Amino acid sequence: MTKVIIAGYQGKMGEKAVEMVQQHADFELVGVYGPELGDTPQLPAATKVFHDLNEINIDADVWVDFTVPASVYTNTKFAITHEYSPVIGTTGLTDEQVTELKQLAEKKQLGGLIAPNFGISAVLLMQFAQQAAKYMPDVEIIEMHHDQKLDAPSGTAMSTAKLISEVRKPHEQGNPNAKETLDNVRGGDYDGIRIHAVRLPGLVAHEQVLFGSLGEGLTIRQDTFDRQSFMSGVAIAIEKITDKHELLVGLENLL
Ligand SMILES: NC(=O)C1=CN([C@@H]2O[C@H](COP(=O)(O)OP(=O)(O)OC[C@H]3O[C@@H](n4cnc5c(N)ncnc54)[C@H](OP(=O)(O)O)[C@@H]3O)[C@@H](O)[C@H]2O)C=CC1
Ligand SMILES: O=C(O)C1=N[C@H](C(=O)O)C[C@H](O)C1
Repeated sequence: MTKVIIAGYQGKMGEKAVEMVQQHADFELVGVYGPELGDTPQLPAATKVFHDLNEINIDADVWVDFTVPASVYTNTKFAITHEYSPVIGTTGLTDEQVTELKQLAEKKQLGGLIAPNFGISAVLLMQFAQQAAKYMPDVEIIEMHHDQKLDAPSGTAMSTAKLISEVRKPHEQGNPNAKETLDNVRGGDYDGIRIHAVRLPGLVAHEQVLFGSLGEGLTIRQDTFDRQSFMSGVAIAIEKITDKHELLVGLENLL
């Protein structure tokens, strides 16, 4: 039985994770962590509820985190220090923070996963986009999310841009003399790749990667219509992560 703590249990993703862990025959929900205020989902009687990070002292194997960008670094460091294998869905970790957390996990020989996206459609989109960028280096990313999202660009869009930039030859894109007559209208710039973030009610999570070439184009798109779609990825991570001895980035490492 894998003992699981869920941080952010009252949130949109946290609630789904609480449900999934309770329904899974091999998982036990031993603890949840989140702010004092907020709706509490139905929890097993044996599940301990924590509102203060420093009070968490229970025996557990895995720490699942769907909180907020402002808390994810502290939470992940806490999990590793206490030898809970982190399964981190929360976005917003900087490259420097990831490097530091990887070193900490290595010292402890602890398995862990940071996954910008637990959905298979997004994992495939990132892989296809990386493949396409080898042959079509002119590319822009449009990510579209619900209007309550705290961070922009999305973790998935940043991860897509990083994967593309790993394989794309040094490349100048667009007209070097172009001028913006409205601030930021061309979007954010990651290594020459433009990223555009759309926030609208009614959306869940969606991404398009657009490639252009002489006389042809390619659009790769994924749509998350329901947050339930992330849960099979979270379950795979909980199942497999305690057999690992390093902090991995990307669900594809466990598939
Ligand atoms: N990797 C993936 O596949 C996915 C990742 N995400 C990411 O997961 C994160 C959560 O998303 P979502 O569930 O939609 O967001 P929500 O805002 O619905 O949930 C976040 C929850 O965390 C709580 N919280 C705030 N601060 C803390 C803290 N210090 N410690 C513990 N809990 C805290 C919030 O409480 P309060 O509201 O009171 O502040 C809220 O209940 C985001 O970063 C999002 O980008 C989302 C979907 C998929
Ligand atoms: O906030 C969200 O909703 C999502 N966040 C992740 C991200 O920033 O990429 C994953 C998915 O896009 C949903």
